[in-house]
Amino acid sequence: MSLTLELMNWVLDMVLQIIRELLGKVTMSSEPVNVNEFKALAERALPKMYFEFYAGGAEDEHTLKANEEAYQRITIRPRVLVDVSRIDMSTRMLGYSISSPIMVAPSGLHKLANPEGELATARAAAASNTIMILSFGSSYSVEEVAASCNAVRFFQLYVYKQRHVAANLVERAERSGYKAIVLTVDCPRMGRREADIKNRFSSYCISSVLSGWGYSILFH
Ligand SMILES: Cc1cc2nc3c(=O)[nH]c(=O)nc-3n(C[C@H](O)[C@H](O)[C@H](O)COP(=O)(O)O)c2cc1C
Repeated sequence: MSLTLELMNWVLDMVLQIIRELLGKVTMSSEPVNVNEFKALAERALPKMYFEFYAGGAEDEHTLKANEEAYQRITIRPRVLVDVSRIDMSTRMLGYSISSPIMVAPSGLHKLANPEGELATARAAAASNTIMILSFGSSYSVEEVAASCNAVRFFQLYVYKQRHVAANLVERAERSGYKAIVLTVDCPRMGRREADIKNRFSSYCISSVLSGWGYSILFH
């Protein structure tokens, strides 16, 4: 039983470290202890439009709810009376060693939550000895994130009709030392995200709110 608890605590610590980097200096009345408490803090700290971009899903959010419910169905089988003096969850991903089978999934626009955006996320990934998958919709360019830390980085790509856009990004990622391309194939068009529609959230709106940084991978 203690092995299971040790592992769960270790995983929780890692996830919390990444979220802390993302949220930056949010004033906390008490230290949050789980992901849901970070989410509640984010809701207080962020403009409604930004929070709903991060927390919301498409249409009636059936898939979003199903994702969360899927995690409830996963249990960890305890192995009792085994040696827990050395716990090793490390594994390999495409030949790269990582501390556990947990990586940073691609997600866009981290700078809405914190000025350091993906630079901070990449540093957190490096500190956790895991892989950062930089989103096509990153608020920092592939080069800026590459320069910010030495985490192993993959680059996520949507393949646009204008193939030269994709080709150019792949070349830039390769030049900047990204080790793999993570191809998103389930997004033939953007989801119909009702909260974003109501909030009039769009890249035009975002770049006018945060003028100077741009949706840099797309427009640099
Ligand atoms: C705010 C947000 C932004 C995302 N942006 C991207 C993206 O730019 N590219 C991508 O391939 N997936 C993106 N995703 C999808 C995630 O990588 C992931 O596949 C999805 O959230 C499902 O995993 P989960 O159930 O652990 O959240 C995004 C998800 C969220 C919540």
